Amino acid sequence: MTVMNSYPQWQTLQRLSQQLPHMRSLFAEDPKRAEAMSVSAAGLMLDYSKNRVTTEVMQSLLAMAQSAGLKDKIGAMFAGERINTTEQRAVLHTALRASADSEIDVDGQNIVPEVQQTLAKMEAFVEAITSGEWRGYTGKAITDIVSIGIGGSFLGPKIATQALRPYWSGKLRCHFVANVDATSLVEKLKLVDPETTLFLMSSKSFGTQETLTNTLSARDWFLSQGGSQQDIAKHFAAITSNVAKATAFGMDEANIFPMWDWVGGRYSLWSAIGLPIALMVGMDNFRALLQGARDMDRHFVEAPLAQNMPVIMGMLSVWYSNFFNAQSHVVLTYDHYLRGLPAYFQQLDMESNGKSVTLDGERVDFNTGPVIWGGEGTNGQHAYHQLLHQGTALIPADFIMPLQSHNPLGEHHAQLASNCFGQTQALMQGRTFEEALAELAGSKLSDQDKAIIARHKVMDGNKPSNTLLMDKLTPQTLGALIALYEHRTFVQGVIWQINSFDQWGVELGKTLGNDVLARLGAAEESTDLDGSSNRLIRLFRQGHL
Ligand SMILES: O=P(O)(O)OC[C@H]1O[C@](O)(CO)[C@@H](O)[C@@H]1O
Repeated sequence: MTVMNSYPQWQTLQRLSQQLPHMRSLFAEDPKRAEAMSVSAAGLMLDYSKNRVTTEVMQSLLAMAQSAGLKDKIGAMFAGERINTTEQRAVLHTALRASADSEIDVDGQNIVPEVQQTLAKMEAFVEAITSGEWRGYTGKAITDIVSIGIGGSFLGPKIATQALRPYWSGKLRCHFVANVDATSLVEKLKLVDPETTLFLMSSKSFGTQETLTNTLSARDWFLSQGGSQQDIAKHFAAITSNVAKATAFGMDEANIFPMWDWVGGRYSLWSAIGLPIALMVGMDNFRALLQGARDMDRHFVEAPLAQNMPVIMGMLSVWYSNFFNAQSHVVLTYDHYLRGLPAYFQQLDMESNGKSVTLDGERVDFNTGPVIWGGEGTNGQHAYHQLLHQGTALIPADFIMPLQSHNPLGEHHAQLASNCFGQTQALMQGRTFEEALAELAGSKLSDQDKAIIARHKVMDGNKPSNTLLMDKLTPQTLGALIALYEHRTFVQGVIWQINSFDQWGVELGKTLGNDVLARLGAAEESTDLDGSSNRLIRLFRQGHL
């Protein structure tokens, strides 16, 4: 028996999924549907009424969450149990934003004081850099940060910094480098002055190829521009759990910020990995970001399942993945500052739930994590929304929008909102054949042609969407929003009984990549790999086609 059909609610949900009326009817039957199917938490409001659910469906989905022991599993994560079983690690990104007086033990030791000390160290560092007290090797204040990292050590800080643009102190510029493609680094180095630049190397392991190569090249550049070996300490700092490697590199131990094995990379922006954010928006705003996440944590732990925003969103995703075979989920942000969020949620969810075996090592025979993608509204409306409306794939959507703009200008925000709400409405109600035909009433087409065109204009509707609103995008609401998606990811992992916190899938690619690297520069040509790989390596060595 598979995990999914061992739940007592499986049969009921199967049956309900096949008997659901169109959402148009559900709305017509119940004028208060939107009120009943909305929840608020941590400054966010979720309207999930435009989903293919009835009260009975929601009750069964929540009962399934109960059967999976979700409440206990939430408790286990927050308490620091080693729920990342394949790496024997606790999963405690929530400890990074816990209140200073909490006690969370790992191996018998309360980790909260260390978290707080790191925040204090970050605060002193941010103050020294932004006040100009910290001086470069020629005595000038720092003007530019080049943050080097990849994956979880890159995307969170980048996206959050971008999202919090209205809160930048204006004292620094921040540039992010991730890709090992030299172009990424070289183009950034063209923008900065070695005398006034601080390189922040973010790598939990201090061993990730891209980050190491970029940092070594940045150091070579620094040394070639007039800096000396002794000056490195003034221009390079690191966030890592591997202090020995960072000091061997030339960094001053005082400028090394700790990371812990109980923080997964894609969950790490709340740690010192978030230093670029703190440098750009100041420590008060960084703490407000933590506060927003903490508010969502409290809601996740305390709210009953039926009122629990991450639980509802997680269970809706399970509903579409496992009962409607949805393979994809789209995140649409109607706020230019949040344009990077879909990519961040993509990393968060796909690296977490892109798994094919259960915790017991059994192969799954049901869908796990869907493909997460998306972009900013309204741009997508003139591109991929066509497929959302009339394509053959069922793609549940999340629409995210602040009610107030940071840049109120004429009618812009009202137009943005009208597009956001109008899209959810169109997805839900669609357009019937009769409606399409009626629209063509005044045209000169023959009745036969009208019928053909009308068929092209039919939109089935009944396409699910969530709408997430907040008053305004602030550090606090951003923190709550990111924590919401972290917990939504966790909820799905619990139902599917997979480990959402390892990422073995990326390892083989890394190993083979290293093997290929050796072959690209080897004296002898490779002949022992598959034909395609041998040929690609030969072409690279040749340098032309
Ligand atoms: O912080 P590190 O150790 O450089 O790792 C970077 C990223 O590489 C991964 O291990 C795998 O790609 C991510 O999980 C992680 O965020």
